[in-house]
Amino acid sequence: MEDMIRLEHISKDFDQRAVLQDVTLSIGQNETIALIGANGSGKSTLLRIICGLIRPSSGKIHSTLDKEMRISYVPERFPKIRLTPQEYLLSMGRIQGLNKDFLNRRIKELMEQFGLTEARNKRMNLFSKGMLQKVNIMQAVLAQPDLLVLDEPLSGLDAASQQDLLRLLQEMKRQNITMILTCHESILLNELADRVISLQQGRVVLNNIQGQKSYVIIHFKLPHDVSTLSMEQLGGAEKLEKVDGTYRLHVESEFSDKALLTILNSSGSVCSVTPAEHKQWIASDSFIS
Ligand SMILES: Nc1ncnc2c1ncn2[C@@H]1O[C@H](COP(=O)(O)OP(=O)(O)OP(=O)(O)O)[C@@H](O)[C@H]1O
Repeated sequence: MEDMIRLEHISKDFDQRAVLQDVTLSIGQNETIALIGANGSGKSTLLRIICGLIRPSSGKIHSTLDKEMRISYVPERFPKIRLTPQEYLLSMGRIQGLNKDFLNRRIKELMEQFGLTEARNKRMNLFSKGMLQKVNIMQAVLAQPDLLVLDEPLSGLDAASQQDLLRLLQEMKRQNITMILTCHESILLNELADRVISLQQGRVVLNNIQGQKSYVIIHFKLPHDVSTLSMEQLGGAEKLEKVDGTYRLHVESEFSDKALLTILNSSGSVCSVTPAEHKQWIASDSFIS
């Protein structure tokens, strides 16, 4: 897969506090990347740097496209404005310099695809969170972006709306839109992402291609006993050891994102994620349960 954009040694300080540290990664053409990490680990900051909304303190971003890259951003929050989606999308399209005839056709097509045709002339201050999130994504794909950047696209939505949005994002993936998104939901990791990148205190601790057979050791700390974690949530874990009050979880890479989410959602902190040879532990002992 060819790289579309490459970030090299990106760091960002806010008020002399390092929020991102030496982040190097690339995004391939047509790839979908999920960025995970605890609250405050720097995910949104990284997305905003990729979109050009803020500048890194150091490091470089290279585009490999031979034209100017069209990057669209879907922010986490979408305000409840009094416009109808039709009015809003028309004005967003005009701001983007899109032709009126193209825009009318495209809005009609998107309304059908997103199931909002009946609501197109209703005021958005009466919309549910799921409906608002659909309009939020529609504004970003009015003109086909090269890269779609989404900050927590399923956050605050009920299970049915999450499934609905997942289906739409899968449809965009089928249309070969390259995506990078932040998330706390395992359905996006399991059913959308090609690759999971995990940030811990502003550093990349895991850069993992989904479905590739390899193994990692996650070294982590918990503020409470590990028995409070459900082993089902740590699915794919092969061995868990306790070493000097910290834990080492041996897990197949395919399941490591789920294990990392479980640890982070349990207020744990990840010290390191290192690649491992399966043979390194398969013959040996303990599993704490
Ligand atoms: N403009 C800013 N000025 C100062 N500090 C900032 C600014 N933007 C972000 N930060 C700080 O940078 C850190 C990382 O924030 P960021 O929003 O990138 O984290 P995050 O991983 O997206 O968190 P969450 O999952 O809660 O959205 C936080 O401590 C935040 O307070």
